[in-house]
Amino acid sequence: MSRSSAARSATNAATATGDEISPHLVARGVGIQYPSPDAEGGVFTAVDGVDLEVRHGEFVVVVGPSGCGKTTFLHSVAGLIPTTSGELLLSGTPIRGPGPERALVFQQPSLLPWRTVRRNVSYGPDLQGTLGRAELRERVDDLLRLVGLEGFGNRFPSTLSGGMQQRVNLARALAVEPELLLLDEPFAALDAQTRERMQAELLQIWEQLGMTAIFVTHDIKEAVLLADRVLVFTAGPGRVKTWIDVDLPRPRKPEASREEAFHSLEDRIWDELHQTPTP
Ligand SMILES: Nc1ncnc2c1ncn2[C@@H]1O[C@H](COP(=O)(O)OP(=O)(O)OP(=O)(O)O)[C@@H](O)[C@H]1O
Repeated sequence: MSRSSAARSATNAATATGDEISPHLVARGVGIQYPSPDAEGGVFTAVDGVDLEVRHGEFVVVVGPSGCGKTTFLHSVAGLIPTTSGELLLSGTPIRGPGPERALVFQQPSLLPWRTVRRNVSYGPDLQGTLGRAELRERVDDLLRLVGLEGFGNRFPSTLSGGMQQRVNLARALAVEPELLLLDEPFAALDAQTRERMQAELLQIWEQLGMTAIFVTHDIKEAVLLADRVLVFTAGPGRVKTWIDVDLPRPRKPEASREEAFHSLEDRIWDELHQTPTP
């Protein structure tokens, strides 16, 4: 059994016996403001009053209108932007900044051009300095195999395609063995075929490693393919509009998108995104 199915089974068993399983991530009344670009001394509210819980090993996809605060919220969970009000708790501990148990994958591969693929992947563990040479080499080899880049370790990023660079980006995020993987439209810049392949690979990796994942996208089909639950944000300032359970069987293959149940979930999300709020 994969780590993620094991985590989900454990959660179900504990729920069945009435045990409390604490959520992995909790947001309570989270508000996030920026200094206003238009008025000196003013503030702009990007996210407002977000309450949510994400379970261990869960795959949550966040969708919402452009500019509603999805990236802002994700970056706060990563510890890159402070919350202005409320609190964010990771396994019960307030998030005060970045930490090795979280990794963020950006839309554009943010690789260091002067480092080889291998040295880009080892960047996080290098900084942490907790692994010996042999152990680090083994971890990087495992990750390159996992993302299908065995044999490319000595290449420089500029010699790789966009899809390959994004795979290195993913491997680099996984190198710190995060418990929570945060992904901000990681496949948006890829062509449709590469994107589909990367979605399938991400699902396999998530099944295999069992971490919690929060993934931001504009693509409804991608949301249904990946998610256990889809979180729909309102137009800005971002608030939780609704949650949609994606109860399609796993492991999911791209062919799942041809099924009727898949289409009806896409329709539900589309409706939520296009509903005009009642005054
Ligand atoms: N550094 C900043 N300073 C001021 N305002 C900002 C800053 N970063 C983002 N914003 C504003 O905060 C709001 C939310 O932005 P954010 O990028 O989080 O939205 P998003 O939902 O991820 O958007 P998209 O889907 O278009 O990527 C936007 O109105 C944006 O203009």
